[in-house]
Amino acid sequence: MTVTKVGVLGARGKVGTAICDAVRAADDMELVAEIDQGDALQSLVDSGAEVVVDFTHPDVVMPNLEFCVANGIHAVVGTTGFTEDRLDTLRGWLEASPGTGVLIAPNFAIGAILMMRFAVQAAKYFPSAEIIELHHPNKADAPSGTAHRTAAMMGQARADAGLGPSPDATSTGLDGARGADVDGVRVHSVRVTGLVAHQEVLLGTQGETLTIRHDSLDRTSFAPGVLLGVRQIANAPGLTVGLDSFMDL
Ligand SMILES: NC(=O)C1=CN([C@@H]2O[C@H](COP(=O)(O)OP(=O)(O)OC[C@H]3O[C@@H](n4cnc5c(N)ncnc54)[C@H](OP(=O)(O)O)[C@@H]3O)[C@@H](O)[C@H]2O)C=CC1
Ligand SMILES: O=C(O)C1=N[C@H](C(=O)O)C[C@H](O)C1
Repeated sequence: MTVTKVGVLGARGKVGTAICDAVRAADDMELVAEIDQGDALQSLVDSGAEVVVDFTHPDVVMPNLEFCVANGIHAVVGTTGFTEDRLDTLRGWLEASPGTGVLIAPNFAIGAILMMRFAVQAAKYFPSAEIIELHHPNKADAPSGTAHRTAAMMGQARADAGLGPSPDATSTGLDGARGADVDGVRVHSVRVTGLVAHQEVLLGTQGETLTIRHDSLDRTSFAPGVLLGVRQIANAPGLTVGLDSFMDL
């Protein structure tokens, strides 16, 4: 059996801790580097890491990836905050390092990926569509990466189907009361102590609604998807966005 050498960035964080445990428990992986704030990235090279998993912070993920790609280390990235500009920058780095693969996935939980897929399938049948994402209060970014991607994909499906804006007669209101507009889909971000990661997609048409909800109740929910990404990324040079590319959906 081939054993892949894995390094984890953000190893002492909430998700990084769960990922380190999962890598240690996997027969086909060896955890060779656990790096957190203040540790040198060079130990990824020194330890011979072949794949790096990044669960750090939107402010630091780009320099981390620049280092990995420059050193030919594949990366599986859960950290959020990826704009189109950032993805273009990453594509540029990868062009200079052919053979290196980077997976950016806004959500590694299998149920969340299915929730996104079902929402996109349903989008064209419902004139009204809004998203509520609910997270712990230590989260840096709003809306969540998952909600942003869900809304963008639903917005595209709605446009392809010729749907106009969701019906909404609001003419007065407080700033923010109707959430953020992501490609025509309203996204509402809730931050409450005790929550982990949750999302509801609400769809409505004449006389009926459809609600699609996913709940991550524990951060171990992200581990199987991350391990799938680690197993696949060496065979996927260049940039891959979304774990669904590696799933038989
Ligand atoms: N794609 C997915 O499925 C998921 C994505 N996420 C995303 O992952 C990211 C991390 O989430 P979470 O684990 O909750 O956050 P945490 O704050 O719990 O963990 C982040 C860890 O990274 C450390 N860190 C900060 N800067 C660096 C650096 N330059 N190098 C190495 N480590 C660093 C932090 O240290 P310190 O605290 O000292 O700053 C902390 O230990 C977020 O962007 C979140 O949105 C989360 C869950 C699932
Ligand atoms: O910060 C989190 O916790 C999470 N971040 C990701 C996101 O922004 O979508 C994934 C999941 O929602 C947990």
